[in-house]
Amino acid sequence: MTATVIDGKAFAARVREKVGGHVARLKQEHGITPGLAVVLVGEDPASQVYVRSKGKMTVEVGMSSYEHKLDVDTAEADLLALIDTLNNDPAVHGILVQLPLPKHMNEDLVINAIDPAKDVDGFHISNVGLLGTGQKSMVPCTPLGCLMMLRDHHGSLSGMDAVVIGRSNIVGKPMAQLLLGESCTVTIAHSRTKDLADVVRRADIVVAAVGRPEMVPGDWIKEGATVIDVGINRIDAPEKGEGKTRLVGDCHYDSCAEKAGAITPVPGGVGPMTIACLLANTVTACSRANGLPEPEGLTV
Ligand SMILES: NC(=O)C1=CN([C@@H]2O[C@H](COP(=O)(O)OP(=O)(O)OC[C@H]3O[C@@H](n4cnc5c(N)ncnc54)[C@H](OP(=O)(O)O)[C@@H]3O)[C@@H](O)[C@H]2O)C=CC1
Ligand SMILES: Nc1nc(=O)c2c([nH]1)NC[C@@H]1CN(c3ccc(C(=O)N[C@@H](CCC(=O)O)C(=O)O)cc3)C=[N+]21
Ligand SMILES: [Mg+2]
Repeated sequence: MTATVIDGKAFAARVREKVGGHVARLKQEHGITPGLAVVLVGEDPASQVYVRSKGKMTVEVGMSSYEHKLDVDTAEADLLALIDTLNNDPAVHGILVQLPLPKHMNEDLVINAIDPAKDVDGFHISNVGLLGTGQKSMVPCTPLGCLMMLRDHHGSLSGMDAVVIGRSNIVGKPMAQLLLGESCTVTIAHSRTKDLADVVRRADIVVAAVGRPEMVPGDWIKEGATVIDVGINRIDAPEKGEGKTRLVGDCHYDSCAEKAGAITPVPGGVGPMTIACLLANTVTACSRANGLPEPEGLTV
Protein backbone atom coordinates (compact mmCIF):
# COMPACT_ATOMS: atom_id res chain seq x y z
CA MET A 1 0.00 0.00 0.00
CA THR A 2 1.18 3.52 -0.68
CA ALA A 3 -0.15 6.07 1.74
CA THR A 4 -2.31 9.06 0.96
CA VAL A 5 -0.26 12.11 1.87
CA ILE A 6 -2.24 14.41 4.14
CA ASP A 7 -1.32 17.88 2.93
CA GLY A 8 -1.17 19.94 6.12
CA LYS A 9 0.10 22.96 4.26
CA ALA A 10 -2.92 23.11 1.96
CA PHE A 11 -5.32 22.26 4.80
CA ALA A 12 -3.80 25.05 6.90
CA ALA A 13 -4.30 27.52 4.04
CA ARG A 14 -8.02 26.61 4.00
CA VAL A 15 -8.27 27.04 7.78
CA ARG A 16 -6.60 30.46 7.53
CA GLU A 17 -9.02 31.44 4.78
CA LYS A 18 -11.93 30.56 7.07
CA VAL A 19 -10.32 32.52 9.89
CA GLY A 20 -9.88 35.47 7.53
CA GLY A 21 -13.60 35.37 6.70
CA HIS A 22 -14.55 35.54 10.37
CA VAL A 23 -12.08 38.36 10.98
CA ALA A 24 -13.59 40.35 8.12
CA ARG A 25 -17.09 39.83 9.56
CA LEU A 26 -15.99 40.87 13.07
CA LYS A 27 -14.57 44.06 11.59
CA GLN A 28 -17.47 44.91 9.28
CA GLU A 29 -20.37 44.00 11.55
CA HIS A 30 -18.91 44.82 14.94
CA GLY A 31 -15.89 47.08 14.39
CA ILE A 32 -13.67 44.61 16.23
CA THR A 33 -10.19 43.58 15.10
CA PRO A 34 -8.91 40.39 16.79
CA GLY A 35 -5.39 40.80 18.21
CA LEU A 36 -2.71 38.23 19.02
CA ALA A 37 0.25 39.00 21.27
CA VAL A 38 3.31 36.77 21.04
CA VAL A 39 6.00 36.99 23.70
CA LEU A 40 9.48 35.69 23.00
CA VAL A 41 12.10 35.62 25.73
CA GLY A 42 15.63 35.19 24.47
CA GLU A 43 17.11 34.92 21.03
CA ASP A 44 16.84 31.28 19.99
CA PRO A 45 17.09 31.59 16.18
CA ALA A 46 14.58 28.77 15.51
CA SER A 47 12.02 30.47 17.79
CA GLN A 48 12.63 33.81 16.10
CA VAL A 49 11.86 32.33 12.68
CA TYR A 50 8.73 30.70 14.04
CA VAL A 51 7.52 33.87 15.79
CA ARG A 52 8.11 35.91 12.64
CA SER A 53 6.07 33.53 10.47
CA LYS A 54 3.23 33.56 13.04
CA GLY A 55 3.25 37.36 12.99
CA LYS A 56 3.14 37.43 9.20
CA MET A 57 0.19 35.01 9.00
CA THR A 58 -1.63 36.87 11.78
CA VAL A 59 -1.52 40.05 9.69
CA GLU A 60 -2.43 38.14 6.49
CA VAL A 61 -5.76 37.01 7.98
CA GLY A 62 -6.51 40.60 9.00
CA MET A 63 -5.73 40.41 12.69
CA SER A 64 -3.43 42.68 14.70
CA SER A 65 -0.10 41.18 15.72
CA TYR A 66 1.78 42.39 18.78
CA GLU A 67 5.30 41.03 19.21
CA HIS A 68 7.17 41.41 22.47
CA LYS A 69 10.82 40.41 22.48
CA LEU A 70 12.42 40.29 25.88
CA ASP A 71 16.05 39.83 26.80
CA VAL A 72 17.13 36.32 27.75
CA ASP A 73 17.97 37.52 31.27
CA THR A 74 14.66 39.35 31.83
CA ALA A 75 13.43 38.93 35.41
CA GLU A 76 10.44 36.64 35.81
CA ALA A 77 8.61 39.49 37.57
CA ASP A 78 9.00 41.66 34.46
CA LEU A 79 7.54 38.94 32.23
CA LEU A 80 4.64 38.56 34.68
CA ALA A 81 4.10 42.34 34.57
CA LEU A 82 3.95 42.24 30.75
CA ILE A 83 1.43 39.38 30.89
CA ASP A 84 -0.67 41.42 33.30
CA THR A 85 -0.64 44.36 30.90
CA LEU A 86 -1.69 42.10 28.00
CA ASN A 87 -4.40 40.46 30.13
CA ASN A 88 -5.87 43.92 30.67
CA ASP A 89 -5.45 45.19 27.11
CA PRO A 90 -8.82 45.06 25.31
CA ALA A 91 -7.09 45.02 21.89
CA VAL A 92 -5.39 41.73 22.77
CA HIS A 93 -7.62 38.65 22.52
CA GLY A 94 -4.91 35.99 22.44
CA ILE A 95 -1.59 35.70 24.29
CA LEU A 96 1.15 33.20 23.45
CA VAL A 97 4.35 32.94 25.43
CA GLN A 98 6.84 31.02 23.34
CA LEU A 99 8.21 27.92 25.10
CA PRO A 100 10.64 26.82 26.34
CA LEU A 101 11.41 29.74 28.66
CA PRO A 102 14.92 30.41 30.01
CA LYS A 103 15.93 28.18 32.91
CA HIS A 104 15.50 30.85 35.59
CA MET A 105 11.77 31.10 34.95
CA ASN A 106 8.99 28.90 36.29
CA GLU A 107 7.03 27.90 33.18
CA ASP A 108 3.93 26.77 35.09
CA LEU A 109 3.79 30.04 36.99
CA VAL A 110 4.12 32.09 33.79
CA ILE A 111 1.55 30.08 31.82
CA ASN A 112 -0.96 30.22 34.64
CA ALA A 113 -0.58 34.00 34.85
CA ILE A 114 -2.24 34.31 31.43
CA ASP A 115 -5.96 35.06 31.47
CA PRO A 116 -7.44 31.63 30.57
CA ALA A 117 -9.83 33.35 28.13
CA LYS A 118 -6.79 34.70 26.23
CA ASP A 119 -4.74 31.51 26.56
CA VAL A 120 -4.74 30.59 22.86
CA ASP A 121 -2.16 27.84 23.46
CA GLY A 122 -4.62 26.10 25.81
CA PHE A 123 -1.87 25.45 28.35
CA HIS A 124 -3.43 27.18 31.41
CA ILE A 125 -4.50 24.66 34.08
CA SER A 126 -8.05 25.92 33.78
CA ASN A 127 -8.16 25.06 30.06
CA VAL A 128 -6.42 21.73 30.71
CA GLY A 129 -9.10 20.89 33.29
CA LEU A 130 -11.94 21.96 31.01
CA LEU A 131 -10.59 19.81 28.16
CA GLY A 132 -10.14 16.84 30.49
CA THR A 133 -13.74 17.08 31.66
CA GLY A 134 -15.15 17.60 28.17
CA GLN A 135 -16.10 21.24 28.64
CA LYS A 136 -15.66 24.17 26.29
CA SER A 137 -12.06 25.41 26.50
CA MET A 138 -9.13 26.69 24.50
CA VAL A 139 -7.71 23.58 22.82
CA PRO A 140 -3.92 23.32 22.32
CA CYS A 141 -3.06 24.19 18.72
CA THR A 142 -0.94 21.21 17.70
CA PRO A 143 -3.37 18.51 18.90
CA LEU A 144 -6.29 20.53 17.49
CA GLY A 145 -4.60 20.63 14.08
CA CYS A 146 -3.93 16.89 14.23
CA LEU A 147 -7.56 16.21 15.09
CA MET A 148 -8.83 18.40 12.25
CA MET A 149 -6.75 16.38 9.78
CA LEU A 150 -7.87 13.05 11.27
CA ARG A 151 -11.54 14.04 11.17
CA ASP A 152 -11.18 15.31 7.63
CA HIS A 153 -9.59 12.05 6.50
CA HIS A 154 -11.75 9.55 8.43
CA GLY A 155 -14.98 11.27 9.33
CA SER A 156 -15.82 9.39 12.53
CA LEU A 157 -12.90 8.09 14.64
CA SER A 158 -15.22 6.17 16.95
CA GLY A 159 -13.84 2.82 18.13
CA MET A 160 -10.45 3.23 16.49
CA ASP A 161 -7.29 2.19 18.35
CA ALA A 162 -5.10 5.26 18.75
CA VAL A 163 -1.54 5.28 20.08
CA VAL A 164 0.03 8.60 21.07
CA ILE A 165 3.80 8.39 21.50
CA GLY A 166 4.84 11.13 23.93
CA ARG A 167 3.16 12.46 27.09
CA SER A 168 4.10 16.13 27.15
CA ASN A 169 1.61 18.67 28.44
CA ILE A 170 1.72 20.55 25.15
CA VAL A 171 1.21 17.69 22.68
CA GLY A 172 0.88 14.10 23.92
CA LYS A 173 -1.55 14.50 26.82
CA PRO A 174 -4.00 16.91 25.16
CA MET A 175 -3.85 14.82 21.95
CA ALA A 176 -4.87 11.77 23.95
CA GLN A 177 -7.75 13.72 25.54
CA LEU A 178 -9.05 14.81 22.15
CA LEU A 179 -8.87 11.28 20.74
CA LEU A 180 -10.70 9.98 23.81
CA GLY A 181 -13.32 12.63 23.14
CA GLU A 182 -13.71 11.13 19.66
CA SER A 183 -14.33 7.71 21.27
CA CYS A 184 -11.02 6.20 20.23
CA THR A 185 -9.44 3.58 22.47
CA VAL A 186 -6.35 5.53 23.48
CA THR A 187 -2.92 4.35 24.56
CA ILE A 188 -0.25 6.84 25.62
CA ALA A 189 3.30 5.56 25.16
CA HIS A 190 6.48 7.18 26.49
CA SER A 191 10.13 6.52 27.23
CA ARG A 192 9.33 3.83 29.80
CA THR A 193 6.89 1.94 27.59
CA LYS A 194 7.79 -1.76 27.27
CA ASP A 195 7.89 -3.00 23.72
CA LEU A 196 6.84 0.17 21.95
CA ALA A 197 6.91 -1.64 18.60
CA ASP A 198 4.15 -4.03 19.70
CA VAL A 199 2.06 -1.19 21.13
CA VAL A 200 2.33 0.81 17.91
CA ARG A 201 1.54 -2.25 15.75
CA ARG A 202 -1.97 -2.38 17.26
CA ALA A 203 -2.79 1.19 16.26
CA ASP A 204 -5.22 2.35 13.62
CA ILE A 205 -3.97 5.88 14.37
CA VAL A 206 -0.39 6.66 15.40
CA VAL A 207 0.48 10.15 16.63
CA ALA A 208 4.23 10.52 17.15
CA ALA A 209 5.31 13.43 19.38
CA VAL A 210 8.68 12.42 20.71
CA GLY A 211 11.40 14.66 19.32
CA ARG A 212 13.62 11.82 18.05
CA PRO A 213 14.42 11.97 14.37
CA GLU A 214 12.90 9.11 12.34
CA MET A 215 12.47 6.94 15.43
CA VAL A 216 9.36 5.09 14.21
CA PRO A 217 10.16 2.65 11.41
CA GLY A 218 7.64 1.40 8.85
CA ASP A 219 7.62 -2.10 10.25
CA TRP A 220 5.93 -0.81 13.44
CA ILE A 221 3.01 0.47 11.38
CA LYS A 222 -0.09 -1.67 10.86
CA GLU A 223 -1.05 -1.98 7.21
CA GLY A 224 -3.40 0.90 6.36
CA ALA A 225 -2.96 2.83 9.63
CA THR A 226 -2.97 6.64 9.73
CA VAL A 227 0.32 8.21 10.82
CA ILE A 228 0.38 11.75 12.22
CA ASP A 229 3.97 12.90 12.62
CA VAL A 230 4.26 15.82 15.04
CA GLY A 231 8.04 15.70 15.37
CA ILE A 232 10.13 18.55 13.99
CA ASN A 233 13.80 17.61 14.06
CA ARG A 234 16.60 19.38 12.28
CA ILE A 235 19.33 16.96 11.22
CA ASP A 236 22.54 17.26 9.25
CA ALA A 237 22.14 16.81 5.51
CA PRO A 238 25.64 16.45 4.07
CA GLU A 239 24.05 15.24 0.81
CA LYS A 240 22.77 18.83 0.34
CA GLY A 241 26.26 20.21 0.87
CA GLU A 242 28.58 20.92 3.73
CA GLY A 243 26.94 22.34 6.84
CA LYS A 244 23.42 21.91 5.38
CA THR A 245 20.50 20.61 7.42
CA ARG A 246 16.97 19.36 6.77
CA LEU A 247 13.79 18.81 8.79
CA VAL A 248 12.54 15.30 9.55
CA GLY A 249 9.74 13.98 11.70
CA ASP A 250 9.70 11.36 14.43
CA CYS A 251 8.65 8.76 11.85
CA HIS A 252 10.84 7.33 9.12
CA TYR A 253 8.79 8.76 6.28
CA ASP A 254 9.56 6.47 3.35
CA SER A 255 9.16 3.18 5.20
CA CYS A 256 6.06 4.39 7.10
CA ALA A 257 4.47 5.63 3.88
CA GLU A 258 4.82 2.12 2.43
CA LYS A 259 2.69 0.64 5.22
CA ALA A 260 0.34 3.46 6.18
CA GLY A 261 -3.01 4.29 4.63
CA ALA A 262 -2.36 7.98 5.23
CA ILE A 263 0.55 9.99 6.57
CA THR A 264 1.47 13.61 7.30
CA PRO A 265 4.82 14.81 5.91
CA VAL A 266 7.47 16.90 7.68
CA PRO A 267 7.66 19.70 6.78
CA GLY A 268 4.20 20.52 5.43
CA GLY A 269 2.09 18.46 7.83
CA VAL A 270 1.33 19.24 11.45
CA GLY A 271 3.49 22.39 11.66
CA PRO A 272 1.44 24.65 9.37
CA MET A 273 -1.77 23.37 11.01
CA THR A 274 -0.44 24.43 14.41
CA ILE A 275 -0.10 28.02 13.26
CA ALA A 276 -3.50 27.99 11.53
CA CYS A 277 -5.10 26.70 14.74
CA LEU A 278 -3.40 29.44 16.74
CA LEU A 279 -5.15 31.98 14.51
CA ALA A 280 -8.40 30.01 14.79
CA ASN A 281 -8.16 30.05 18.59
CA THR A 282 -7.54 33.80 18.54
CA VAL A 283 -10.68 34.52 16.53
CA THR A 284 -12.62 32.13 18.80
CA ALA A 285 -11.30 33.93 21.89
CA CYS A 286 -12.20 37.30 20.37
CA SER A 287 -15.75 36.18 19.59
CA ARG A 288 -16.24 34.80 23.09
CA ALA A 289 -14.80 37.95 24.69
CA ASN A 290 -17.37 40.03 22.84
CA GLY A 291 -20.31 37.74 23.59
CA LEU A 292 -20.65 36.86 19.91
CA PRO A 293 -21.43 33.43 18.48
CA GLU A 294 -18.34 31.31 17.97
CA PRO A 295 -17.12 30.72 14.45
CA GLU A 296 -18.12 27.26 13.32
CA GLY A 297 -15.67 24.59 12.25
CA LEU A 298 -12.66 26.20 13.91
CA THR A 299 -12.66 24.29 17.16
CA VAL A 300 -13.79 20.93 18.58
N1 LIG B 1 4.49 20.46 14.64
C1 LIG B 1 4.33 21.27 15.66
O1 LIG B 1 3.59 22.20 15.58
C2 LIG B 1 5.01 20.98 16.94
C3 LIG B 1 6.01 20.06 16.96
N2 LIG B 1 6.62 19.73 18.11
C4 LIG B 1 7.63 18.67 18.04
O2 LIG B 1 7.09 17.47 18.57
C5 LIG B 1 8.07 16.73 19.23
C6 LIG B 1 7.63 16.48 20.66
O3 LIG B 1 7.52 17.71 21.34
P1 LIG B 1 7.17 17.78 22.91
O4 LIG B 1 5.93 17.04 23.18
O5 LIG B 1 7.29 19.18 23.32
O6 LIG B 1 8.43 16.97 23.48
P2 LIG B 1 8.85 16.60 24.96
O7 LIG B 1 10.32 16.45 24.92
O8 LIG B 1 8.22 17.50 25.94
O9 LIG B 1 8.20 15.14 25.15
C7 LIG B 1 8.68 14.02 24.46
C8 LIG B 1 7.93 12.79 24.87
O10 LIG B 1 8.48 11.69 24.14
C9 LIG B 1 8.78 10.64 25.03
N3 LIG B 1 9.93 9.87 24.57
C10 LIG B 1 11.22 10.25 24.53
N4 LIG B 1 12.00 9.26 24.06
C11 LIG B 1 11.16 8.23 23.81
C12 LIG B 1 11.38 6.91 23.33
N5 LIG B 1 12.58 6.46 23.00
N6 LIG B 1 10.31 6.11 23.20
C13 LIG B 1 9.09 6.53 23.52
N7 LIG B 1 8.82 7.77 23.97
C14 LIG B 1 9.86 8.61 24.12
C15 LIG B 1 9.06 11.29 26.36
O11 LIG B 1 8.82 10.34 27.37
P3 LIG B 1 9.01 10.67 28.96
O12 LIG B 1 7.81 11.47 29.32
O13 LIG B 1 9.02 9.33 29.59
O14 LIG B 1 10.28 11.42 29.06
C16 LIG B 1 8.09 12.44 26.36
O15 LIG B 1 6.83 12.06 26.88
C17 LIG B 1 9.36 17.54 19.06
O16 LIG B 1 10.03 17.07 17.90
C18 LIG B 1 8.87 18.94 18.84
O17 LIG B 1 9.79 19.72 18.10
C19 LIG B 1 6.22 20.26 19.31
C20 LIG B 1 5.23 21.20 19.36
C21 LIG B 1 4.57 21.67 18.16
N1 LIG C 1 3.84 28.54 23.49
C1 LIG C 1 4.21 27.78 22.45
N2 LIG C 1 3.28 27.34 21.59
C2 LIG C 1 3.65 26.56 20.52
O1 LIG C 1 2.77 26.14 19.74
C3 LIG C 1 5.03 26.26 20.33
C4 LIG C 1 5.95 26.76 21.26
N3 LIG C 1 5.52 27.51 22.31
N4 LIG C 1 7.26 26.49 21.13
C5 LIG C 1 7.77 25.78 19.96
C6 LIG C 1 6.76 24.80 19.41
C7 LIG C 1 7.07 24.37 18.00
N5 LIG C 1 5.96 24.83 17.21
C8 LIG C 1 5.93 24.78 15.81
C9 LIG C 1 4.86 25.26 15.08
C10 LIG C 1 4.86 25.27 13.70
C11 LIG C 1 5.94 24.79 13.01
C12 LIG C 1 5.93 24.82 11.52
O2 LIG C 1 5.16 25.53 10.89
N6 LIG C 1 6.79 24.05 10.84
C13 LIG C 1 6.94 23.99 9.40
C14 LIG C 1 8.38 24.09 8.98
C15 LIG C 1 9.05 25.34 9.42
C16 LIG C 1 10.53 25.34 9.04
O3 LIG C 1 10.83 25.18 7.85
O4 LIG C 1 11.35 25.48 9.97
C17 LIG C 1 6.42 22.66 8.87
O5 LIG C 1 6.40 21.69 9.67
O6 LIG C 1 6.09 22.56 7.70
C18 LIG C 1 6.99 24.27 13.71
C19 LIG C 1 6.99 24.26 15.09
C20 LIG C 1 5.07 25.47 18.01
N7 LIG C 1 5.46 25.49 19.27
MG1 LIG D 1 8.66 20.27 25.85
